[in-house]
Amino acid sequence: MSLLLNIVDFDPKKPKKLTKVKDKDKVNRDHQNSKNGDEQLRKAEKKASKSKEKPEKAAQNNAKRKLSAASAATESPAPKKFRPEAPKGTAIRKKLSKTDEAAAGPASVAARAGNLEFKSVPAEQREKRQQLQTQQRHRQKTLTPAAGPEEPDWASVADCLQQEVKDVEKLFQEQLDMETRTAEMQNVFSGLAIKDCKDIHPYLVSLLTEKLGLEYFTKVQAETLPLVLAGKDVLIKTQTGSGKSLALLLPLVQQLQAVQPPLSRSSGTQALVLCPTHELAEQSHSLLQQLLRPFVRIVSGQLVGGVKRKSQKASLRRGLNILVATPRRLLDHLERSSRLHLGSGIRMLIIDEADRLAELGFERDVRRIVEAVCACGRRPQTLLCSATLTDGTERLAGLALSQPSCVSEEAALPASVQHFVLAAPTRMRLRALLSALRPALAAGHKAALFLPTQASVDFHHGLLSALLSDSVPLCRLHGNLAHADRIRAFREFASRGGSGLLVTTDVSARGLDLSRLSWVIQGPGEPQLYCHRAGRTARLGRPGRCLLLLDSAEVAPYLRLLTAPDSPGRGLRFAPVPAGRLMARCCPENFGQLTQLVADTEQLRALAEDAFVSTVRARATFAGDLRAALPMPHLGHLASSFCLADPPGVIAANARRRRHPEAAEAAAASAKTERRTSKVSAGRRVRTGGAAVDRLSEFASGI
Ligand SMILES: Nc1ncnc2c1ncn2[C@@H]1O[C@H](COP(=O)(O)OP(=O)(O)OP(=O)(O)O)[C@@H](O)[C@H]1O
Repeated sequence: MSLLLNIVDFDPKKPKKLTKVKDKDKVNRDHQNSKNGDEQLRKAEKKASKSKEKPEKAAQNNAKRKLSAASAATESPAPKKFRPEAPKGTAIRKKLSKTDEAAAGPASVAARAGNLEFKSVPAEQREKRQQLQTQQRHRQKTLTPAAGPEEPDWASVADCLQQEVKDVEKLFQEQLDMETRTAEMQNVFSGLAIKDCKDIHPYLVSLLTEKLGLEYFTKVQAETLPLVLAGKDVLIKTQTGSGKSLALLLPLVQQLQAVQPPLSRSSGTQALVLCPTHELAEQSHSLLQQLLRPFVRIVSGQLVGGVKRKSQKASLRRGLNILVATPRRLLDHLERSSRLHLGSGIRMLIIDEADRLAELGFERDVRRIVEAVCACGRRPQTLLCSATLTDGTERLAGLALSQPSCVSEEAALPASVQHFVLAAPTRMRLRALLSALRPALAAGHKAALFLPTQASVDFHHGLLSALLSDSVPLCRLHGNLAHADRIRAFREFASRGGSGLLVTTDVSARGLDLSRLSWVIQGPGEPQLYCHRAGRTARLGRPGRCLLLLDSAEVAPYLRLLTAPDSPGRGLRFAPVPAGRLMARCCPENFGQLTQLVADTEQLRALAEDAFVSTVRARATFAGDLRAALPMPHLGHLASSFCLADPPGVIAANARRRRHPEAAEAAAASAKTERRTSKVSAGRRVRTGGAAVDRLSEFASGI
């Protein structure tokens, strides 16, 4: 309604106003969407509590309904179904025989129908429509939507979908030849040999070539280095795994080691590196420490959450020349610690994974940090890097960069990632997952499984630990773990050479370099996220594989969205993995056994219930096109995908009881009172009539 009013008031000279209103409406809609998950759960819960309360009553009601239906059938004829009256023209069209139509031609049919203000569809059009319908039916059967005139890119995806993966075993057992994909590697590397680089200190050259074993700069490194050394602000937007971290940190170290008089602890903080997560800060800091090895007087340190402030204050007191920090903890120190002054001499500011910083809501924090850094009137040289260019990235770039040079690449993902789609009904999702994981891990691959929520990670980690053999190391990583556990899991998995599985949320989706990861398994999500997760494999032109788990009904709409011309996944090609064959061969457990396992293990059941509830909530936050492509699945089927046999309402109530035991008790008590009062009111309704009932319900609602 508000939108309607605003459109009526719309002044063409003020187009912005309308957009704003629309945006506001969209925000409201999205807000509403996010509520929907809870609402659906609540409804399911209510339904479950009703059926749980009165199973006998429900049975009685059913019997009554059956009885009354039977008696109605004998007593009176069933009421006729409502059929809208056909317009007069339809009857006339029916009367026209096909031969008449053919003889008279479409024009005469239209003319005759025109008298009745009713237009007939020309025969050619009808034929076309029929053809389209048969095509559509065929497409649905073969999972290969053909190219429509409005979706030209879809054709390439369809081609690829037709080439079914014939040999399932080969798909997983084939060892990825990591070192010999030189063609793809040449796409990533520049022709600039590190040993020939005259722009960096000889110590750095020998460190990179001898200690780290690098030979050539990647393209992004070769392009960024001269720009930074010339003192320019730089915006880097290149595909995942192209060596951005070194492109940012190498020129930083080169600049700082050249400062005269040489820097030492007492010189104070000279550079800031902002990262969105603990793991990224850890990764950047460890690369920085390697680069600083020849320059022992330059000292770096980390300021991230989850670590005691006291120890961080102590190192600040001793003096840190380079700070690698997450925005909130840095601000915390700026506000509370007298030891940290950014205004006095920050020479360089690096903003890593800017899109993720914006997404996590750090935009305001970064703004405050930039203001604090510029407080002395001197802008630091700033480098900003992001794998994708979102609105948030652009805002941050506008805020922090001044006349930046751009180093950018079109594609978000390297061409060396192969994309597969495994379509299975939602309730079989877990079996499909197991049957994909088993052969991959058995063949010695390293895989990462991305899940939408922390609770889902906990559940899958628990279940897979029980089901997969002990020889496969499993790691779990999400934002709700203690800092030390997060870093331990990250280090352990990142440095693993052989087979292993990381079960994680999107906390690991950006920037993390999980060495030699050959499989990424994920469910549907924002197209951008798909690319970030897939980008954890196929680093530096090496081959990698990404498996997308979808419900059969989601395949066509989701792939259409993912590969749309304006999506970061445009042009991606997907090959389907035959789910039935894979499950038959690689998942000996049937659904009943899995459900039994979860039902018998109390801890696992609790994790499954929490995972189900959190997943419903996560799905409810999908907005816009994503929501249209991926409507909420059947809640019962979704519960089955967590091996839960209870109705969704019962699961939701159990999860709520565990989370808020006191609130659940209070709710149960109030429900009891409500039931009692409604019983009373029902009794009184008969005896006392409407007014008394109203008073009673008023009184009841007051309770
Ligand atoms: N010149 C080089 N030669 C060989 N290996 C390199 C070179 N530069 C970086 N690497 C290695 O390439 C891998 C990927 O680098 P990095 O993590 O910096 O990529 P990225 O572009 O930051 O990825 P993302 O987009 O995911 O953040 C790392 O293992 C890194 O050690």
